[in-house]
Amino acid sequence: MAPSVSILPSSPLNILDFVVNKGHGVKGLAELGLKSLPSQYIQPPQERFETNNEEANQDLIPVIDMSNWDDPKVARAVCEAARKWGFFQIVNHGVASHVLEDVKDATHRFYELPAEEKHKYSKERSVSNSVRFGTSFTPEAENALEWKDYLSLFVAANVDEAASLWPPVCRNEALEYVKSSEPVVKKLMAILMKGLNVKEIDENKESMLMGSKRINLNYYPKCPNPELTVGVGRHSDVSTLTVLLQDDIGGLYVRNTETMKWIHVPPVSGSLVINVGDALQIMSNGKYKSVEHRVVANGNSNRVSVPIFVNPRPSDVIGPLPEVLQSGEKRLYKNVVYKDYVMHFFSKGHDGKATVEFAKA
Ligand SMILES: COc1cc(/C=C/C(=O)SCCNC(=O)CCNC(=O)[C@H](O)C(C)(C)COP(=O)(O)OP(=O)(O)OC[C@H]2O[C@@H](n3cnc4c(N)ncnc43)[C@H](O)[C@@H]2OP(=O)(O)O)ccc1O
Ligand SMILES: O=C(O)CCC(=O)C(=O)O
Ligand SMILES: [Fe+2]
Repeated sequence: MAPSVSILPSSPLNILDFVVNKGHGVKGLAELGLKSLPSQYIQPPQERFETNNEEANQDLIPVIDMSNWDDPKVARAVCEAARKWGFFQIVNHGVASHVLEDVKDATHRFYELPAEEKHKYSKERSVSNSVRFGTSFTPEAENALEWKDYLSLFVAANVDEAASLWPPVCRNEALEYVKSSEPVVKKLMAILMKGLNVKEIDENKESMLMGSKRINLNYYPKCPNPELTVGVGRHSDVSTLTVLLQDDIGGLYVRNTETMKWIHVPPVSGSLVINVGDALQIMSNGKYKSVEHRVVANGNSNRVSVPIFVNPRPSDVIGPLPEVLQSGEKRLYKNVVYKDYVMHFFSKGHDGKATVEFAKA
């Protein structure tokens, strides 16, 4: 339900209060029918999107057909993409298309709830840290806000138990998507580990590679001045792997680390976008790349995306794997407690690839 125009916030303080503290989110702000972007969302020029910074060749991010997981060519393509681009899309991956459609629909349903319903899941009101509705990235620490709302759901070891606290309007669909993507995550990890000469994923490695997960339901409302702001600023994920479902609107861009230009990741029907996160870059001693990416704001359409962040457990100590270092190569990263790494990530605004400096040897 759109709020009445009489509560249109006028001062900078009221905008923050309306969006963050009152839980309307940026979706509530967009629905006020603003003609121009509030100043809090204006990004510095260097963070805005410029088309002359976009790679002309748009076919660069590989799309890999996973029909035959055991094909050595498939394994090679996955490992090569993880080393070179840090990003690839997969098709024929085995997650049913209705599961993907259902979770996108459920995301829209959650955001259509009245603000007071969504606000129940805000940091201040949520009954659990496992469920958090928020806006932007970390509004307390950011110089400029990002044009995005999110619902973040922590997936503990017992998936069904964790989900009991999730909003009923999207619970089953989010759960189904997490469960259905699990075989994909396990098979991708096995391929990537083989590519590092890791023969067996024992209990300790399994915990470090995929011991916890977080699913985010992202909503990017239509924006009055998309050229002045961002949907998500430049960052790399802190996960080991991220499995991202995007709708058909587009707007995700990945850094080409050779040219430093931005490459669009075009929506491909039924596909999942896979990207390497910092935790896997650290464990692989830099062999697999966690690459900077960002999302543009859109002046014409609302957009949703649903990333599953596959993570170590918060208490795990992560560092380069012994198998990677056994040839005597130089260690690029020290061991860090994953929780400390995540807390560092969330203690500041998005700042490109700077987070990984925290773990530099
Ligand atoms: C929002 O835009 C985003 C989000 C992302 C997200 C990427 C990921 O989620 S990658 C995976 C991160 N790893 C985990 O979430 C592991 C599981 N986490 C935990 O178990 C805990 O959060 C913890 C790391 C162990 C810390 O627990 P605790 O000590 O109880 O503290 P918290 O209150 O949970 O959090 C501390 C601090 O971090 C911020 N924060 C934590 N989780 C989130 C989240 N999911 N979304 C946003 N912010 C989060 C939060 O600001 C907390 O600070 P406060 O000052 O608010 O207390 C990628 C890109 C995006 O644009
Ligand atoms: O919405 C997207 O396409 C990507 C979002 C993202 O990068 C993130 O949530 O970490
Ligand atoms: Fe990301």
